Amino acid sequence: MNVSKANSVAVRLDKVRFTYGDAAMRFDVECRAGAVTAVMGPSGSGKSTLLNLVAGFETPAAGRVLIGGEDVTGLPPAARPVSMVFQENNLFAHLDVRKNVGLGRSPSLRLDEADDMAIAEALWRTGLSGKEHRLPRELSGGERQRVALARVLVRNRPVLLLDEPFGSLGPALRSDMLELLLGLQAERRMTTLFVTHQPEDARRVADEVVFLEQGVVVAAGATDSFFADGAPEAFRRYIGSDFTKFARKPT
Ligand SMILES: Nc1ncnc2c1ncn2[C@@H]1O[C@H](COP(=O)(O)OP(=O)(O)OP(=O)(O)O)[C@@H](O)[C@H]1O
Repeated sequence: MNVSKANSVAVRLDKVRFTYGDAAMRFDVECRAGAVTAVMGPSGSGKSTLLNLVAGFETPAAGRVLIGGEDVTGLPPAARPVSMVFQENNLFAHLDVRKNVGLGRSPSLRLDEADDMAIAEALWRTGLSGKEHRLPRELSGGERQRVALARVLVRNRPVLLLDEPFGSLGPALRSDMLELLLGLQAERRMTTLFVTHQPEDARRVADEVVFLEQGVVVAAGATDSFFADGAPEAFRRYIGSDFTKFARKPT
């Protein structure tokens, strides 16, 4: 499944149940096709688990995961139309930038001319031209995340899962990465689930917010409604006294 604006797909967790020891989770939520959904909530509320269920790294005890209306619950991660970027360790340490990106085209790294063109374009798009032959250890943290995003671009899957991808970057770099993400998103319209602890990041890039508490979606809706009067109470509590700082100013 390739991505174009025309074929964005919704992601649905349909009465999904999942348990880790004492942590029982129950997800029943839909993320809109082509939108960025910020997945937020306190530590341990189940944000990474929700993404792992969509990616196929975890399997529900009950319920279904649907992507574009197709039931993918029984499919392994590689067969799902999904790319995922983690906070770190997205790259293979012994492969250079070109090969790390090339894995998005061919897991065996048999790369033809068309693959090389796609890789060069993705590296240009992510500001990495000229760094093709560097190893991950020869890059900054921000550059490593750019390589991971370049791989997302060449994979060209309709769903993008971002698990705090910029969480270890400083504020200026994080801001640059969000800008890059917005640019890529304007082009590709991937259905993006973006785990973040930063309300300002959610405000900036997300169309919608899904808010979790103790393994359950307790609020979901348009981002604007989360930063306005009448915002969901659980979300206000989570943000605490800083809420007014983030809240929408009257126009
Ligand atoms: N591999 C695991 N084995 C057992 N329990 C786990 C495992 N991974 C997560 N858990 C538990 O499942 C619950 C949800 O964890 P999860 O990592 O999804 O939360 P999170 O919202 O992403 O947290 P954080 O913001 O701290 O990353 C927590 O209670 C956690 O302790």
